[in-house]
Amino acid sequence: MAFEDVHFRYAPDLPDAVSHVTFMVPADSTVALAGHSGAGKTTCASLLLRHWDPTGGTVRIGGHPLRTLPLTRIRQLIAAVPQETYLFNLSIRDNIRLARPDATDTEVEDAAPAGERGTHLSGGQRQRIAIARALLTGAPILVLDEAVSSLDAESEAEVDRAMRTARTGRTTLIVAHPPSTLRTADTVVLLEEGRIVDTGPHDKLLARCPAYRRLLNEGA
Ligand SMILES: Nc1ncnc2c1ncn2[C@@H]1O[C@H](COP(=O)(O)OP(=O)(O)OP(=O)(O)O)[C@@H](O)[C@H]1O
Repeated sequence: MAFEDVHFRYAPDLPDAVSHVTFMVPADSTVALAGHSGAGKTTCASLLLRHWDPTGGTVRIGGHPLRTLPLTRIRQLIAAVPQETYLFNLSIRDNIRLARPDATDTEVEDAAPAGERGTHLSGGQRQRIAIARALLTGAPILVLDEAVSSLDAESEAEVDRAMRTARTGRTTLIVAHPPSTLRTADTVVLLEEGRIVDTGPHDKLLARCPAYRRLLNEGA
């Protein structure tokens, strides 16, 4: 999956929300988008999901420009884990099964990170249901919009575990709110005001990029 000199503005009279954005996510690897609020992370994820088409440049999946793929095909290829998970007044099993109504019980259980019961679910449990839904679709590409709401350490560890399992064998783009997932990504793309400031593994950016260090210090 690749972004090639992508530009996007939400309206003709607004400035570019992202500009000159170029990066690639090799198959089975994880790229995390980092940056302050408003830097353009969510916009990039939305362009990948084809909620909008770029104003300029090209987003590709498997070499194909996104705009040449039918939306139904894009939905088969990409599963999104949103920040907010909408749950229906159904069992956890049926809430997960909404992602693919013909799934067997075994498939639902395989996708489910754990089998808690109860109607009052914590933020972490809701996120794990969202991850299970994404897994059940069988899509090879994941877009994870990391939840901003703070979780206790135990829930965060469980969500991290579920995310890591989900990412195994999949190509993943994370909208990262620092710092937890940035360390686990293969590559971090640091955005500022819609432009890429630097791209590289977390450790390398930490060593060479003052803007990245500032972002992490603020998030700590
Ligand atoms: N629907 C919209 N209409 C107009 N402008 C928008 C819209 N969504 C985002 N923007 C603008 O686009 C720019 C990039 O926003 P974006 O949401 O991609 O940032 P972000 O890095 O995801 O921020 P956050 O961490 O707060 O989610 C910002 O200037 C924002 O105000």
